[in-house]
Amino acid sequence: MSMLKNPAVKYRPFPAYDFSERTWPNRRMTAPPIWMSTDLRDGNQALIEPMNGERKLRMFEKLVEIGFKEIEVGFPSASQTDFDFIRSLVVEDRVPDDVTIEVLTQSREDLIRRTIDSVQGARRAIVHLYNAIAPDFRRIVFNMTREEVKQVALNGTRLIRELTAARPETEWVFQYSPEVFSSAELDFAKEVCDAVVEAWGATPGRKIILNLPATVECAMPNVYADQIEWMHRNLARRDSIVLSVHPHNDRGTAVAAAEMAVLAGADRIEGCLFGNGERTGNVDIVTLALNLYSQGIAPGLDFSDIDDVRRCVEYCNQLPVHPRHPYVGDLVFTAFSGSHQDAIKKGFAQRKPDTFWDVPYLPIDPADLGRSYDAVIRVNSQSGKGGVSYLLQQEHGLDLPRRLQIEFSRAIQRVTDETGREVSAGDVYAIFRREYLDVDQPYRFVGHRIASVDGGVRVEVDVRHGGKPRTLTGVGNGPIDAFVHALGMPVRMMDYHEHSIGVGADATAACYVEVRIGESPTGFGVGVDSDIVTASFKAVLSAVNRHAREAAGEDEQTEAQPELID
Ligand SMILES: CC(=O)SCCNC(=O)CCNC(=O)[C@H](O)C(C)(C)COP(=O)(O)OP(=O)(O)OC[C@H]1O[C@@H](n2cnc3c(N)ncnc32)[C@H](O)[C@@H]1OP(=O)(O)O
Ligand SMILES: CC(C)C(=O)C(=O)O
Repeated sequence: MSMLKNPAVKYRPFPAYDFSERTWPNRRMTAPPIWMSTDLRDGNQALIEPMNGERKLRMFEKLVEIGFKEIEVGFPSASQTDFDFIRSLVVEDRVPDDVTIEVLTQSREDLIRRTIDSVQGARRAIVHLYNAIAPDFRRIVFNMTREEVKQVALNGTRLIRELTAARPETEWVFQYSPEVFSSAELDFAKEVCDAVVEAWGATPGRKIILNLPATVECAMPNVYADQIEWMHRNLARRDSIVLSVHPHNDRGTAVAAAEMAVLAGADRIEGCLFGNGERTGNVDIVTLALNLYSQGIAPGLDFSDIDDVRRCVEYCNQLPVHPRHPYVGDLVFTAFSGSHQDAIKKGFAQRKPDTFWDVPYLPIDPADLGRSYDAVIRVNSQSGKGGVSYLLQQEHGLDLPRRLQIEFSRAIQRVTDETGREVSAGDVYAIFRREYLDVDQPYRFVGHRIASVDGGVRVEVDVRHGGKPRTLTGVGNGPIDAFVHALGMPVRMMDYHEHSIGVGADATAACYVEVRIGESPTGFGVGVDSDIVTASFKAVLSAVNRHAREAAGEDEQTEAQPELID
Protein backbone atom coordinates (compact mmCIF):
# COMPACT_ATOMS: atom_id res chain seq x y z
CA MET A 1 0.00 0.00 0.00
CA SER A 2 1.16 3.52 -0.65
CA MET A 3 -0.41 6.96 -0.60
CA LEU A 4 -3.28 7.33 -2.99
CA LYS A 5 -3.12 9.69 -5.94
CA ASN A 6 -6.68 10.65 -5.14
CA PRO A 7 -7.28 10.34 -1.39
CA ALA A 8 -10.86 11.59 -1.91
CA VAL A 9 -11.87 8.04 -2.82
CA LYS A 10 -10.94 6.91 0.67
CA TYR A 11 -11.28 9.94 2.97
CA ARG A 12 -14.15 12.37 3.43
CA PRO A 13 -13.62 16.03 4.32
CA PHE A 14 -15.06 17.11 7.63
CA PRO A 15 -18.44 18.75 6.90
CA ALA A 16 -18.52 22.52 7.23
CA TYR A 17 -20.80 24.29 9.72
CA ASP A 18 -22.96 27.19 8.81
CA PHE A 19 -22.42 29.09 12.06
CA SER A 20 -22.07 32.74 11.20
CA GLU A 21 -23.10 33.85 14.74
CA ARG A 22 -19.75 32.75 16.12
CA THR A 23 -18.12 35.32 18.39
CA TRP A 24 -15.05 33.44 19.63
CA PRO A 25 -12.58 34.86 17.05
CA ASN A 26 -12.98 38.30 18.62
CA ARG A 27 -12.47 37.18 22.19
CA ARG A 28 -9.29 37.16 24.32
CA MET A 29 -8.24 34.86 27.12
CA THR A 30 -7.96 36.88 30.29
CA ALA A 31 -8.03 34.21 33.01
CA PRO A 32 -7.02 30.58 33.23
CA PRO A 33 -9.63 27.83 32.81
CA ILE A 34 -10.19 25.14 35.45
CA TRP A 35 -7.48 22.59 34.77
CA MET A 36 -8.14 18.87 35.09
CA SER A 37 -5.25 16.46 34.86
CA THR A 38 -6.06 13.13 33.32
CA ASP A 39 -2.46 11.89 33.47
CA LEU A 40 -3.44 9.07 35.79
CA ARG A 41 -6.34 7.95 33.56
CA ASP A 42 -6.22 8.90 29.85
CA GLY A 43 -2.44 9.29 30.13
CA ASN A 44 -2.03 6.03 31.98
CA GLN A 45 -4.29 3.96 29.70
CA ALA A 46 -2.08 5.01 26.77
CA LEU A 47 1.22 3.81 28.22
CA ILE A 48 3.17 0.82 26.96
CA GLU A 49 3.46 -0.18 30.59
CA PRO A 50 0.76 1.39 32.78
CA MET A 51 1.97 2.94 36.03
CA ASN A 52 2.22 0.76 39.11
CA GLY A 53 1.07 2.04 42.50
CA GLU A 54 4.38 3.67 43.33
CA ARG A 55 4.55 5.56 40.02
CA LYS A 56 0.90 6.60 40.32
CA LEU A 57 1.48 8.04 43.77
CA ARG A 58 4.54 9.89 42.58
CA MET A 59 2.57 11.38 39.68
CA PHE A 60 -0.34 12.26 41.97
CA GLU A 61 1.91 14.08 44.41
CA LYS A 62 3.60 15.99 41.61
CA LEU A 63 0.22 17.04 40.17
CA VAL A 64 -0.82 18.32 43.60
CA GLU A 65 2.48 20.16 43.97
CA ILE A 66 2.01 21.81 40.56
CA GLY A 67 -1.36 23.08 41.71
CA PHE A 68 -4.03 20.93 40.03
CA LYS A 69 -7.30 21.08 41.96
CA GLU A 70 -9.05 18.35 39.94
CA ILE A 71 -7.24 15.12 39.19
CA GLU A 72 -8.68 12.08 37.41
CA VAL A 73 -7.00 9.34 39.39
CA GLY A 74 -7.99 6.33 37.33
CA PHE A 75 -10.50 3.97 35.80
CA PRO A 76 -11.13 1.95 38.94
CA SER A 77 -13.12 -0.83 37.29
CA ALA A 78 -10.32 -1.46 34.82
CA SER A 79 -7.78 -3.06 37.11
CA GLN A 80 -7.03 -3.97 40.69
CA THR A 81 -3.99 -1.63 40.53
CA ASP A 82 -6.23 1.33 39.71
CA PHE A 83 -8.81 0.37 42.32
CA ASP A 84 -6.22 -0.19 45.07
CA PHE A 85 -4.42 3.04 44.26
CA ILE A 86 -7.61 5.07 44.51
CA ARG A 87 -8.56 3.33 47.75
CA SER A 88 -5.14 4.13 49.19
CA LEU A 89 -5.56 7.84 48.36
CA VAL A 90 -8.87 7.89 50.22
CA VAL A 91 -8.04 5.59 53.13
CA GLU A 92 -4.61 7.06 53.76
CA ASP A 93 -6.07 10.57 53.52
CA ARG A 94 -3.62 11.65 50.82
CA VAL A 95 -5.94 14.08 49.03
CA PRO A 96 -5.52 17.68 50.19
CA ASP A 97 -8.72 19.49 51.14
CA ASP A 98 -8.63 21.76 48.12
CA VAL A 99 -8.13 18.90 45.62
CA THR A 100 -10.93 16.78 44.16
CA ILE A 101 -10.28 13.34 42.75
CA GLU A 102 -12.18 12.07 39.72
CA VAL A 103 -12.94 8.52 38.54
CA LEU A 104 -14.11 7.36 35.11
CA THR A 105 -16.59 4.65 34.21
CA GLN A 106 -18.45 3.26 31.23
CA SER A 107 -22.21 3.25 31.55
CA ARG A 108 -22.48 -0.33 32.76
CA GLU A 109 -24.02 -1.18 36.11
CA ASP A 110 -21.26 -3.43 37.46
CA LEU A 111 -18.56 -0.95 36.44
CA ILE A 112 -20.45 1.98 37.95
CA ARG A 113 -20.91 0.21 41.27
CA ARG A 114 -17.22 -0.66 41.47
CA THR A 115 -16.31 2.90 40.54
CA ILE A 116 -18.40 4.39 43.34
CA ASP A 117 -16.96 1.83 45.78
CA SER A 118 -13.44 2.97 44.88
CA VAL A 119 -14.05 6.49 46.24
CA GLN A 120 -16.20 5.45 49.20
CA GLY A 121 -15.43 7.79 52.10
CA ALA A 122 -13.78 10.52 50.02
CA ARG A 123 -14.47 14.09 51.14
CA ARG A 124 -15.38 15.13 47.59
CA ALA A 125 -15.31 13.16 44.33
CA ILE A 126 -16.19 13.60 40.67
CA VAL A 127 -17.80 10.55 39.07
CA HIS A 128 -17.24 10.70 35.34
CA LEU A 129 -19.54 8.75 33.03
CA TYR A 130 -19.03 8.40 29.29
CA ASN A 131 -20.51 6.77 26.25
CA ALA A 132 -19.78 7.36 22.59
CA ILE A 133 -22.54 9.12 20.67
CA ALA A 134 -21.17 9.69 17.15
CA PRO A 135 -22.80 7.98 14.13
CA ASP A 136 -19.87 5.65 13.40
CA PHE A 137 -19.85 4.42 16.97
CA ARG A 138 -23.62 3.98 17.06
CA ARG A 139 -23.39 1.92 13.88
CA ILE A 140 -20.07 0.08 14.19
CA VAL A 141 -19.46 -0.34 17.92
CA PHE A 142 -22.88 -0.44 19.55
CA ASN A 143 -25.35 -1.18 16.75
CA MET A 144 -27.77 1.20 18.47
CA THR A 145 -30.19 3.90 17.43
CA ARG A 146 -29.81 7.48 18.66
CA GLU A 147 -32.51 6.86 21.27
CA GLU A 148 -30.79 3.72 22.54
CA VAL A 149 -27.47 5.56 22.86
CA LYS A 150 -29.20 8.34 24.78
CA GLN A 151 -30.74 5.77 27.11
CA VAL A 152 -27.28 4.30 27.84
CA ALA A 153 -26.21 7.74 29.07
CA LEU A 154 -29.42 8.25 31.05
CA ASN A 155 -29.32 4.80 32.68
CA GLY A 156 -25.81 5.45 33.91
CA THR A 157 -26.69 8.92 35.14
CA ARG A 158 -29.71 7.70 37.10
CA LEU A 159 -27.76 4.84 38.67
CA ILE A 160 -24.96 7.18 39.72
CA ARG A 161 -27.52 9.62 41.15
CA GLU A 162 -29.09 6.83 43.18
CA LEU A 163 -25.80 5.36 44.44
CA THR A 164 -24.27 8.71 45.37
CA ALA A 165 -27.45 9.88 47.12
CA ALA A 166 -27.07 6.88 49.39
CA ARG A 167 -23.55 8.06 50.41
CA PRO A 168 -24.07 11.59 51.71
CA GLU A 169 -20.74 11.63 53.59
CA THR A 170 -19.09 12.47 50.25
CA GLU A 171 -19.73 15.65 48.29
CA TRP A 172 -20.47 14.23 44.84
CA VAL A 173 -19.94 15.99 41.54
CA PHE A 174 -21.15 14.35 38.36
CA GLN A 175 -19.40 14.63 34.99
CA TYR A 176 -20.76 13.35 31.71
CA SER A 177 -18.79 13.02 28.46
CA PRO A 178 -20.51 12.31 25.17
CA GLU A 179 -17.46 10.51 23.81
CA VAL A 180 -16.41 11.45 20.25
CA PHE A 181 -18.53 14.58 20.63
CA SER A 182 -16.65 16.40 17.90
CA SER A 183 -17.64 13.80 15.31
CA ALA A 184 -21.29 13.71 16.38
CA GLU A 185 -24.26 15.67 15.09
CA LEU A 186 -24.57 18.83 17.20
CA ASP A 187 -28.33 18.55 17.61
CA PHE A 188 -27.93 15.01 18.92
CA ALA A 189 -25.08 15.99 21.26
CA LYS A 190 -27.31 18.72 22.69
CA GLU A 191 -30.24 16.32 23.02
CA VAL A 192 -28.19 13.78 24.99
CA CYS A 193 -26.47 16.42 27.13
CA ASP A 194 -29.72 18.23 27.97
CA ALA A 195 -31.30 14.92 28.96
CA VAL A 196 -28.35 13.99 31.18
CA VAL A 197 -28.31 17.42 32.85
CA GLU A 198 -32.02 17.00 33.55
CA ALA A 199 -31.62 13.44 34.84
CA TRP A 200 -28.85 14.49 37.21
CA GLY A 201 -30.97 17.38 38.48
CA ALA A 202 -28.25 19.97 37.94
CA THR A 203 -28.87 23.48 39.27
CA PRO A 204 -26.67 26.59 39.38
CA GLY A 205 -25.81 25.60 42.95
CA ARG A 206 -25.12 21.96 42.04
CA LYS A 207 -23.51 22.12 38.66
CA ILE A 208 -22.83 19.18 36.41
CA ILE A 209 -19.57 19.03 34.43
CA LEU A 210 -20.34 18.50 30.74
CA ASN A 211 -17.17 17.48 29.00
CA LEU A 212 -17.17 17.66 25.19
CA PRO A 213 -14.24 15.63 23.88
CA ALA A 214 -12.45 15.67 20.59
CA THR A 215 -11.79 11.99 21.26
CA VAL A 216 -10.17 11.82 17.86
CA GLU A 217 -9.17 15.20 16.48
CA CYS A 218 -10.66 15.20 13.00
CA ALA A 219 -11.00 18.84 11.92
CA MET A 220 -9.27 22.18 12.20
CA PRO A 221 -9.34 23.84 15.65
CA ASN A 222 -11.71 26.59 14.48
CA VAL A 223 -14.29 23.88 13.73
CA TYR A 224 -14.02 22.57 17.29
CA ALA A 225 -14.39 26.14 18.59
CA ASP A 226 -17.57 26.54 16.53
CA GLN A 227 -18.92 23.29 17.97
CA ILE A 228 -18.16 24.42 21.52
CA GLU A 229 -19.68 27.87 21.03
CA TRP A 230 -22.79 26.34 19.50
CA MET A 231 -23.21 24.07 22.54
CA HIS A 232 -22.38 26.93 24.91
CA ARG A 233 -25.20 28.98 23.45
CA ASN A 234 -27.77 26.25 22.90
CA LEU A 235 -27.55 23.95 25.93
CA ALA A 236 -30.84 24.19 27.83
CA ARG A 237 -29.36 24.83 31.28
CA ARG A 238 -26.03 26.50 30.67
CA ASP A 239 -26.12 28.16 34.08
CA SER A 240 -26.07 24.72 35.73
CA ILE A 241 -23.12 23.44 33.71
CA VAL A 242 -19.35 23.62 33.96
CA LEU A 243 -18.47 23.35 30.27
CA SER A 244 -15.32 21.30 29.80
CA VAL A 245 -13.21 20.30 26.79
CA HIS A 246 -10.98 17.32 26.24
CA PRO A 247 -8.97 17.67 23.02
CA HIS A 248 -6.73 14.99 21.58
CA ASN A 249 -3.90 15.79 19.26
CA ASP A 250 -4.35 13.60 16.17
CA ARG A 251 -3.90 16.53 13.79
CA GLY A 252 -1.31 18.21 15.99
CA THR A 253 -3.60 21.12 16.86
CA ALA A 254 -4.92 20.15 20.29
CA VAL A 255 -3.40 23.19 21.99
CA ALA A 256 -4.98 25.55 19.46
CA ALA A 257 -8.28 23.69 19.76
CA ALA A 258 -8.28 24.02 23.55
CA GLU A 259 -7.41 27.70 23.46
CA MET A 260 -10.07 28.47 20.87
CA ALA A 261 -12.59 26.38 22.83
CA VAL A 262 -12.03 28.59 25.86
CA LEU A 263 -12.68 31.64 23.69
CA ALA A 264 -15.83 29.86 22.57
CA GLY A 265 -17.17 29.46 26.09
CA ALA A 266 -15.42 26.49 27.74
CA ASP A 267 -14.69 26.82 31.47
CA ARG A 268 -12.45 23.83 31.94
CA ILE A 269 -9.75 21.88 30.10
CA GLU A 270 -8.78 18.25 30.56
CA GLY A 271 -5.31 17.18 29.45
CA CYS A 272 -1.98 15.67 30.38
CA LEU A 273 1.49 16.95 31.21
CA PHE A 274 3.63 17.31 28.08
CA GLY A 275 0.79 15.93 25.96
CA ASN A 276 0.94 12.29 26.93
CA GLY A 277 -2.19 10.30 26.11
CA GLU A 278 -3.90 8.12 23.54
CA ARG A 279 -2.18 8.00 20.13
CA THR A 280 -0.67 11.45 19.56
CA GLY A 281 -1.74 12.45 23.04
CA ASN A 282 -4.15 14.51 25.07
CA VAL A 283 -3.78 18.25 24.93
CA ASP A 284 -0.59 19.38 26.69
CA ILE A 285 -1.55 21.31 29.80
CA VAL A 286 2.00 22.56 30.35
CA THR A 287 2.01 24.29 26.97
CA LEU A 288 -1.44 25.74 27.56
CA ALA A 289 -0.49 27.07 30.97
CA LEU A 290 2.79 28.58 29.81
CA ASN A 291 1.16 30.08 26.72
CA LEU A 292 -1.06 31.98 29.16
CA TYR A 293 1.90 32.88 31.34
CA SER A 294 3.75 34.31 28.34
CA GLN A 295 0.76 36.64 27.82
CA GLY A 296 1.03 37.93 31.38
CA ILE A 297 -1.75 35.74 32.78
CA ALA A 298 -0.98 33.67 35.90
CA PRO A 299 -2.04 30.12 34.94
CA GLY A 300 -2.53 28.85 38.48
CA LEU A 301 -0.08 26.00 37.83
CA ASP A 302 3.51 26.20 38.96
CA PHE A 303 6.21 25.12 36.53
CA SER A 304 9.05 27.00 38.24
CA ASP A 305 11.14 23.84 38.15
CA ILE A 306 10.04 22.44 34.83
CA ASP A 307 12.96 20.02 34.54
CA ASP A 308 11.94 18.41 37.79
CA VAL A 309 8.38 18.00 36.47
CA ARG A 310 9.75 16.48 33.29
CA ARG A 311 11.94 14.02 35.20
CA CYS A 312 8.94 12.91 37.23
CA VAL A 313 6.73 12.52 34.15
CA GLU A 314 9.41 10.61 32.24
CA TYR A 315 9.89 8.31 35.22
CA CYS A 316 6.16 7.66 35.69
CA ASN A 317 5.25 7.30 32.01
CA GLN A 318 8.50 5.63 31.00
CA LEU A 319 8.37 7.76 27.86
CA PRO A 320 10.81 10.53 26.90
CA VAL A 321 9.84 14.17 26.35
CA HIS A 322 10.97 15.37 22.95
CA PRO A 323 13.98 17.79 22.86
CA ARG A 324 11.85 20.24 20.85
CA HIS A 325 8.79 20.04 23.11
CA PRO A 326 7.52 23.59 23.83
CA TYR A 327 8.92 25.18 26.99
CA VAL A 328 10.57 22.01 28.32
CA GLY A 329 12.57 20.26 25.60
CA ASP A 330 16.34 20.25 26.01
CA LEU A 331 16.77 22.43 22.94
CA VAL A 332 13.88 24.86 23.14
CA PHE A 333 15.84 27.65 24.78
CA THR A 334 18.89 27.01 22.67
CA ALA A 335 20.07 28.96 19.65
CA PHE A 336 22.65 27.43 17.34
CA SER A 337 22.24 29.71 14.38
CA GLY A 338 24.35 32.81 14.12
CA SER A 339 21.75 35.50 13.57
CA HIS A 340 19.59 34.15 16.41
CA GLN A 341 22.58 34.13 18.75
CA ASP A 342 23.46 37.65 17.77
CA ALA A 343 19.94 38.89 18.49
CA ILE A 344 19.67 37.01 21.80
CA LYS A 345 23.04 38.34 22.93
CA LYS A 346 21.94 41.88 22.15
CA GLY A 347 18.62 41.26 23.88
CA PHE A 348 20.36 40.13 27.05
CA ALA A 349 22.83 43.01 26.91
CA GLN A 350 20.05 45.60 26.65
CA ARG A 351 17.84 43.99 29.25
CA LYS A 352 17.11 46.02 32.36
CA PRO A 353 15.71 44.48 35.56
CA ASP A 354 11.96 44.84 36.18
CA THR A 355 11.05 45.68 32.60
CA PHE A 356 9.01 43.70 30.08
CA TRP A 357 10.68 40.62 28.66
CA ASP A 358 11.90 41.55 25.19
CA VAL A 359 14.66 39.10 24.30
CA PRO A 360 14.42 38.18 20.62
CA TYR A 361 13.70 34.52 19.85
CA LEU A 362 12.90 33.69 23.49
CA PRO A 363 9.15 33.91 24.11
CA ILE A 364 9.65 33.57 27.86
CA ASP A 365 12.51 33.92 30.30
CA PRO A 366 14.02 30.43 30.76
CA ALA A 367 14.93 31.39 34.32
CA ASP A 368 11.22 31.57 35.22
CA LEU A 369 11.03 27.83 34.58
CA GLY A 370 14.22 27.10 36.47
CA ARG A 371 16.17 26.73 33.22
CA SER A 372 19.60 28.33 33.19
CA TYR A 373 20.92 30.59 30.46
CA ASP A 374 23.95 28.30 30.08
CA ALA A 375 22.33 26.28 27.36
CA VAL A 376 20.67 29.19 25.56
CA ILE A 377 23.53 29.66 23.14
CA ARG A 378 25.33 26.67 21.75
CA VAL A 379 27.89 26.71 19.00
CA ASN A 380 28.11 24.57 15.87
CA SER A 381 28.80 25.21 12.20
CA GLN A 382 25.64 27.33 11.92
CA SER A 383 26.83 29.76 14.57
CA GLY A 384 28.32 33.20 14.25
CA LYS A 385 30.41 35.60 16.26
CA GLY A 386 27.50 36.53 18.52
CA GLY A 387 27.15 33.07 20.01
CA VAL A 388 30.87 32.47 20.35
CA SER A 389 31.54 35.75 22.08
CA TYR A 390 28.45 35.28 24.27
CA LEU A 391 29.92 32.04 25.63
CA LEU A 392 33.28 33.66 26.35
CA GLN A 393 31.55 36.53 28.06
CA GLN A 394 29.20 34.37 30.13
CA GLU A 395 31.67 31.71 31.15
CA HIS A 396 34.93 33.64 31.38
CA GLY A 397 34.00 37.32 31.59
CA LEU A 398 35.86 38.08 28.34
CA ASP A 399 34.17 40.92 26.48
CA LEU A 400 35.76 40.76 23.04
CA PRO A 401 35.80 43.89 20.84
CA ARG A 402 33.69 43.49 17.74
CA ARG A 403 36.55 43.02 15.24
CA LEU A 404 38.18 40.42 17.47
CA GLN A 405 34.82 38.61 17.67
CA ILE A 406 34.88 38.37 13.89
CA GLU A 407 38.51 37.20 13.82
CA PHE A 408 38.03 34.60 16.54
CA SER A 409 34.76 33.23 15.16
CA ARG A 410 36.71 32.25 12.03
CA ALA A 411 38.93 30.04 14.18
CA ILE A 412 35.83 28.42 15.70
CA GLN A 413 34.25 28.02 12.28
CA ARG A 414 37.31 26.14 11.04
CA VAL A 415 36.94 23.68 13.91
CA THR A 416 33.17 23.18 13.54
CA ASP A 417 33.50 22.75 9.77
CA GLU A 418 36.26 20.19 10.18
CA THR A 419 34.67 18.19 12.97
CA GLY A 420 30.99 18.72 12.09
CA ARG A 421 30.39 18.80 15.83
CA GLU A 422 28.99 21.21 18.33
CA VAL A 423 31.67 22.92 20.42
CA SER A 424 30.98 23.39 24.11
CA ALA A 425 31.73 26.53 26.11
CA GLY A 426 34.82 24.69 27.38
CA ASP A 427 35.94 23.98 23.80
CA VAL A 428 35.47 27.63 22.83
CA TYR A 429 37.65 28.75 25.71
CA ALA A 430 40.30 26.12 24.93
CA ILE A 431 40.44 27.31 21.33
CA PHE A 432 40.61 30.92 22.51
CA ARG A 433 43.53 30.09 24.82
CA ARG A 434 45.34 28.24 22.09
CA GLU A 435 44.68 31.04 19.64
CA TYR A 436 45.57 34.05 21.82
CA LEU A 437 46.67 33.35 25.38
CA ASP A 438 49.03 30.39 25.12
CA VAL A 439 51.11 31.56 22.13
CA ASP A 440 54.55 32.06 23.72
CA GLN A 441 56.93 31.62 20.79
CA PRO A 442 59.21 33.31 19.95
CA TYR A 443 58.55 35.68 22.91
CA ARG A 444 57.46 34.69 26.39
CA PHE A 445 56.79 37.44 28.92
CA VAL A 446 58.72 37.15 32.23
CA GLY A 447 58.51 40.53 34.03
CA HIS A 448 58.85 44.27 33.68
CA ARG A 449 60.01 47.50 35.34
CA ILE A 450 58.81 51.01 34.53
CA ALA A 451 60.40 54.34 35.33
CA SER A 452 59.32 57.91 34.55
CA VAL A 453 61.60 59.88 32.24
CA ASP A 454 61.29 63.30 30.68
CA GLY A 455 58.12 63.40 28.54
CA GLY A 456 57.23 59.73 29.05
CA VAL A 457 58.28 56.39 30.48
CA ARG A 458 61.11 53.94 30.14
CA VAL A 459 60.33 50.22 30.27
CA GLU A 460 62.55 47.20 30.74
CA VAL A 461 60.76 44.00 29.82
CA ASP A 462 62.26 40.61 30.62
CA VAL A 463 61.34 37.96 28.10
CA ARG A 464 62.49 34.59 26.92
CA HIS A 465 63.20 34.88 23.25
CA GLY A 466 63.65 31.61 21.42
CA GLY A 467 64.10 30.04 24.86
CA LYS A 468 66.86 32.45 25.96
CA PRO A 469 66.48 35.25 28.56
CA ARG A 470 66.53 38.79 27.16
CA THR A 471 65.69 42.23 28.41
CA LEU A 472 64.04 44.65 25.99
CA THR A 473 64.37 48.34 26.77
CA GLY A 474 62.45 51.22 25.25
CA VAL A 475 61.14 54.74 25.84
CA GLY A 476 57.78 56.14 24.78
CA ASN A 477 54.92 58.37 25.75
CA GLY A 478 53.26 55.49 27.63
CA PRO A 479 54.13 51.91 28.63
CA ILE A 480 52.76 50.27 25.47
CA ASP A 481 54.40 52.82 23.20
CA ALA A 482 57.69 52.28 25.08
CA PHE A 483 57.33 48.48 24.80
CA VAL A 484 56.63 48.64 21.06
CA HIS A 485 59.82 50.69 20.66
CA ALA A 486 61.67 48.15 22.80
CA LEU A 487 60.64 45.34 20.43
CA GLY A 488 62.38 47.10 17.58
CA MET A 489 59.83 45.85 15.07
CA PRO A 490 57.54 47.74 12.64
CA VAL A 491 54.53 47.32 14.95
CA ARG A 492 51.69 49.82 14.62
CA MET A 493 48.97 49.89 17.28
CA MET A 494 45.58 50.07 15.48
CA ASP A 495 43.19 49.54 18.37
CA TYR A 496 43.23 48.92 22.10
CA HIS A 497 40.57 47.74 24.57
CA GLU A 498 40.74 46.73 28.20
CA HIS A 499 38.31 45.73 30.92
CA SER A 500 38.40 44.08 34.28
CA ILE A 501 37.17 40.57 34.92
CA GLY A 502 35.50 40.14 38.28
CA VAL A 503 35.58 42.58 41.15
CA GLY A 504 37.60 43.29 44.28
CA ALA A 505 40.95 41.80 45.16
CA ASP A 506 40.50 38.86 42.79
CA ALA A 507 39.79 41.04 39.75
CA THR A 508 42.02 40.60 36.71
CA ALA A 509 42.45 42.73 33.62
CA ALA A 510 41.87 41.66 30.02
CA CYS A 511 43.60 43.61 27.32
CA TYR A 512 43.00 43.37 23.55
CA VAL A 513 45.31 44.98 20.98
CA GLU A 514 44.92 45.10 17.24
CA VAL A 515 48.26 45.63 15.51
CA ARG A 516 49.71 45.84 12.05
CA ILE A 517 53.20 44.43 11.67
CA GLY A 518 54.96 45.64 8.56
CA GLU A 519 52.52 45.46 5.66
CA SER A 520 50.64 42.38 6.93
CA PRO A 521 46.91 42.48 7.58
CA THR A 522 46.01 43.55 11.09
CA GLY A 523 45.70 40.91 13.78
CA PHE A 524 44.77 40.74 17.45
CA GLY A 525 46.66 39.84 20.58
CA VAL A 526 45.15 39.25 24.01
CA GLY A 527 46.67 39.42 27.47
CA VAL A 528 45.10 38.62 30.84
CA ASP A 529 46.80 39.44 34.11
CA SER A 530 46.11 40.82 37.57
CA ASP A 531 48.22 43.85 36.56
CA ILE A 532 46.85 45.97 33.70
CA VAL A 533 50.30 46.96 32.33
CA THR A 534 51.43 43.32 32.32
CA ALA A 535 48.16 42.39 30.57
CA SER A 536 48.87 44.96 27.85
CA PHE A 537 52.48 43.74 27.34
CA LYS A 538 51.23 40.17 27.12
CA ALA A 539 48.65 41.30 24.57
CA VAL A 540 51.32 42.90 22.40
CA LEU A 541 53.50 39.77 22.60
CA SER A 542 50.44 37.62 21.79
CA ALA A 543 49.91 39.65 18.59
CA VAL A 544 53.60 39.50 17.67
CA ASN A 545 53.79 35.74 18.32
CA ARG A 546 50.62 35.06 16.35
CA HIS A 547 52.05 37.03 13.45
CA ALA A 548 55.24 34.95 13.63
CA ARG A 549 53.25 31.74 13.78
CA GLU A 550 51.20 32.80 10.78
CA ALA A 551 54.32 33.69 8.87
CA ALA A 552 55.82 30.30 9.66
CA GLY A 553 52.65 28.60 8.43
CA GLU A 554 52.21 26.80 11.73
CA ASP A 555 48.77 28.17 12.14
CA GLU A 556 47.09 25.75 9.76
CA GLN A 557 49.07 22.83 11.06
CA THR A 558 47.82 23.33 14.58
CA GLU A 559 44.24 23.72 13.54
CA ALA A 560 44.24 20.69 11.27
CA GLN A 561 43.82 18.47 14.30
CA PRO A 562 41.46 20.28 16.61
CA GLU A 563 41.03 18.65 19.96
CA LEU A 564 37.63 19.12 21.54
CA ILE A 565 37.31 18.86 25.26
CA ASP A 566 33.92 17.12 25.41
C1 LIG B 1 -11.95 7.64 24.85
C2 LIG B 1 -11.52 7.03 26.09
O1 LIG B 1 -10.41 7.09 26.42
S1 LIG B 1 -12.70 6.27 27.04
C3 LIG B 1 -11.83 5.40 28.26
C4 LIG B 1 -11.25 4.19 27.70
N1 LIG B 1 -10.42 3.57 28.66
C5 LIG B 1 -10.37 2.28 28.82
O2 LIG B 1 -11.09 1.56 28.18
C6 LIG B 1 -9.38 1.75 29.78
C7 LIG B 1 -9.97 0.82 30.79
N2 LIG B 1 -10.89 -0.14 30.24
C8 LIG B 1 -10.84 -1.45 30.53
O3 LIG B 1 -9.97 -1.91 31.24
C9 LIG B 1 -11.92 -2.33 30.01
O4 LIG B 1 -12.43 -1.77 28.85
C10 LIG B 1 -13.03 -2.54 31.03
C11 LIG B 1 -12.46 -3.33 32.21
C12 LIG B 1 -13.54 -1.22 31.57
C13 LIG B 1 -14.20 -3.27 30.44
O5 LIG B 1 -13.70 -4.42 29.82
P1 LIG B 1 -14.69 -5.47 29.11
O6 LIG B 1 -15.83 -5.75 29.96
O7 LIG B 1 -13.84 -6.57 28.66
O8 LIG B 1 -15.32 -4.71 27.89
P2 LIG B 1 -14.67 -3.85 26.73
O9 LIG B 1 -13.83 -2.78 27.21
O10 LIG B 1 -14.12 -4.73 25.71
O11 LIG B 1 -15.99 -3.15 26.29
C14 LIG B 1 -16.71 -3.47 25.22
C15 LIG B 1 -18.15 -3.49 25.58
O12 LIG B 1 -18.52 -2.37 26.35
C16 LIG B 1 -19.44 -1.56 25.63
N3 LIG B 1 -19.10 -0.21 25.93
C17 LIG B 1 -18.02 0.46 25.53
N4 LIG B 1 -18.04 1.71 26.05
C18 LIG B 1 -19.16 1.78 26.78
C19 LIG B 1 -19.72 2.80 27.55
N5 LIG B 1 -19.09 3.96 27.69
N6 LIG B 1 -20.85 2.57 28.20
C20 LIG B 1 -21.47 1.38 28.08
N7 LIG B 1 -20.99 0.37 27.35
C21 LIG B 1 -19.85 0.58 26.72
C22 LIG B 1 -19.21 -1.94 24.19
O13 LIG B 1 -20.33 -1.70 23.40
C23 LIG B 1 -18.91 -3.42 24.29
O14 LIG B 1 -20.11 -4.10 24.46
P3 LIG B 1 -20.33 -5.57 23.81
O15 LIG B 1 -19.31 -6.41 24.51
O16 LIG B 1 -21.71 -5.89 24.18
O17 LIG B 1 -20.09 -5.45 22.38
C1 LIG C 1 -13.82 9.63 28.34
C2 LIG C 1 -13.55 10.69 27.36
C3 LIG C 1 -13.61 12.04 27.95
C4 LIG C 1 -12.24 10.53 26.69
O1 LIG C 1 -11.27 10.17 27.27
C5 LIG C 1 -12.17 10.91 25.29
O2 LIG C 1 -13.20 11.09 24.68
O3 LIG C 1 -11.05 11.01 24.78
